[in-house]
Amino acid sequence: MSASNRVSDTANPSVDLSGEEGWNEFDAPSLVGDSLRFVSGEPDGNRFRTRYYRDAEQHLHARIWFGPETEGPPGHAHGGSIAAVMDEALGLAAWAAGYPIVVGNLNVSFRAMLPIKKVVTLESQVVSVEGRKVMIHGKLFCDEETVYAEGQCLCITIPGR
Ligand SMILES: CCCCCCCC(=O)SCCNC(=O)CCNC(=O)[C@H](O)C(C)(C)COP(=O)(O)OP(=O)(O)OC[C@H]1O[C@@H](n2cnc3c(N)ncnc32)[C@H](O)[C@@H]1OP(=O)(O)O
Repeated sequence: MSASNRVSDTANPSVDLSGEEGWNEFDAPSLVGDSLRFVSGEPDGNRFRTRYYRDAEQHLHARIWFGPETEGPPGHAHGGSIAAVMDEALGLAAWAAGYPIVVGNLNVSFRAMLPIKKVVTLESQVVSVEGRKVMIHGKLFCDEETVYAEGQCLCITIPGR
């Protein structure tokens, strides 16, 4: 990477993470504590910037900016960065639905290359609950035609929580 690229990468752009009408901002740290630092820990940084919301049906959504430090293929997000977002957001969706969990299994399908320095939307849904197993599905997209990734996340409730 050239020095001039590095300068532009570390500039601190303002990013619009505002939600849609009818979404209410969701205060993740007040539910799960301040440990969500890997993805959400640097709200003004150059890796991820995230803001969580819930809709009227209490489904968890997020606006997520994939910054220059998430780069994998040139100009596009690293698959691991997308998986990290899925892990945090889909796990958080289970917590937000009232299930104290850890993620036991996560499948991510990468459907289209995700350009960096772009705000995308994540939506999630609790699709089933069987005993301790809570299945959450989610997708990352920017519009109906452009889905970047889909995730299926098996969460396991933590006994005694
Ligand atoms: C903080 C809020 C946001 C959270 C976002 C971040 C989410 C995370 O990244 S969590 C960190 C990553 N995950 C981990 O580190 C988890 C590591 N794994 C573990 O701790 C354990 O394996 C754990 C807790 C998942 C399951 O262990 P244990 O409590 O002994 O349960 P166990 O009896 O084996 O399984 C319970 C049930 O889940 C099923 N199960 C457990 N793991 C899996 C798996 N990987 N795949 C499929 N099924 C599984 C079992 O088959 C069993 O099913 P059934 O009840 O039908 O027999």
